[in-house]
Amino acid sequence: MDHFQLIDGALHCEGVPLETIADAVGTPTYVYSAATMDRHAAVMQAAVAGAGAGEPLVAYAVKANPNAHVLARLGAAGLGADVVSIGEYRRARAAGIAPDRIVFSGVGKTAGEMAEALSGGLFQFNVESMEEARTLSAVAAAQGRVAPMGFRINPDVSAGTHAKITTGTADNKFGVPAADATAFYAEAAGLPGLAVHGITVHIGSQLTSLAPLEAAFERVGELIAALRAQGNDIRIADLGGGLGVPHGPGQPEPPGPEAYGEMVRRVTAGWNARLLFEPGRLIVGNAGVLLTRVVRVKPGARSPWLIVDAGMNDLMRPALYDAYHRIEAVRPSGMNQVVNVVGPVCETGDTFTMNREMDRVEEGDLIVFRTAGAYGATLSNGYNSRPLAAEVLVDGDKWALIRRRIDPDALAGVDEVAWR
Ligand SMILES: Cc1ncc(COP(=O)(O)O)c(C=O)c1O
Ligand SMILES: N[C@@H](CCCC[NH3+])C(=O)O
Repeated sequence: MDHFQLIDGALHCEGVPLETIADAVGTPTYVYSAATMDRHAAVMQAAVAGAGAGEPLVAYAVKANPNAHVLARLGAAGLGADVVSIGEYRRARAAGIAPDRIVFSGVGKTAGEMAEALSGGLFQFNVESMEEARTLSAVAAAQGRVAPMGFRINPDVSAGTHAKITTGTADNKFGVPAADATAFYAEAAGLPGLAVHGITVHIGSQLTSLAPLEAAFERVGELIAALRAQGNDIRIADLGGGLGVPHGPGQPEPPGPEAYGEMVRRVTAGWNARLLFEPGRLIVGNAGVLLTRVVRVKPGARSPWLIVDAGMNDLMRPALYDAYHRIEAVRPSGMNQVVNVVGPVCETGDTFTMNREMDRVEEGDLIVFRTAGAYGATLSNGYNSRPLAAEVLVDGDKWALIRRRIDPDALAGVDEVAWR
């Protein structure tokens, strides 16, 4: 079910014409469909329901889209939160997500971040090195608390995705090598202030095949057996996120959440562990578009340049990962054209696509980049002293501004410089 549809010749998000939003708040603006988010949250929870021991916890990866109102919506839809900084932890709490539904991941948690999350409460820390476990032990002991934790295992499995979003090979910074796991668990079990009951894995993002995930989960299953055999009481397996989303015709079609859930059930059948999941993109990717206006059309050597008012600072994915985003006119003319779509930023990399056949549009027309709800606004920045794009949430035939356009002056520096 696509909640971005043409109605009477104009692209709508649910019941709201995108033209209405552009007229009211300007462009570029991220527009999210609440119905799509609700649906994806429900589909993911249903896909893994009943798997493992006890109810699975689907902890939404906040980094994908940390807007406060998006988080509140997803929390209300039953999701917990996977956070990677104290900023994300605070936002998840402020959005009403209960502490026992929050996992804290990330390769560089500071002692200060650990201390605040531990005293505020959380489900567990996903610890990425023995050094981090020692610091967590010291933080917990100083508070007289016990920190629940699991190690993130690096299974050395290639995820078959873009190198810059691959996280589970020996050459990546993430997790502890599987070969070190038994020694690290044995040491951690002996440290004060740690309750070591978890194990976790996350091998990358936008995966379009289940095979690498299955290989990683098999590795986790083997380790659970080995760790229990040496006396570690493993009760929780966090299988991370990473399932890819469809980007449209001609792009790799990832398996759906149902197929993922079936694979998980099969692989984890004998584990007797509570399962956690950390989907990000799956929940919000196709719930959002970036709405932008054509500033100018300029002749080019092979194809004309369609210069739009969104730049790489607003949507970095094409520049960072050569990512493909479907581009559609908000009011399609019925004719096509081959164009290069670029932003106004002074970087050659500020190129969304080259020589793409798409709806024919002209100066002043609105277009959207699809599948921009994940890793869109959250990765944006103020390069070229550009504002941060506004964000709008649509719910049925109503819409609301959920983040104001942020003025470049807000990022400019202090008003009065005080030399010391
Ligand atoms: C530890 C961890 N969990 C979950 C995610 C979410 O990934 P995705 O948005 O691909 O589901 C990420 C990002 O890749 C991550 O690093
Ligand atoms: N930012 C990446 C995904 C990173 C996943 C982070 N763990 C993307 O847009 O594809």
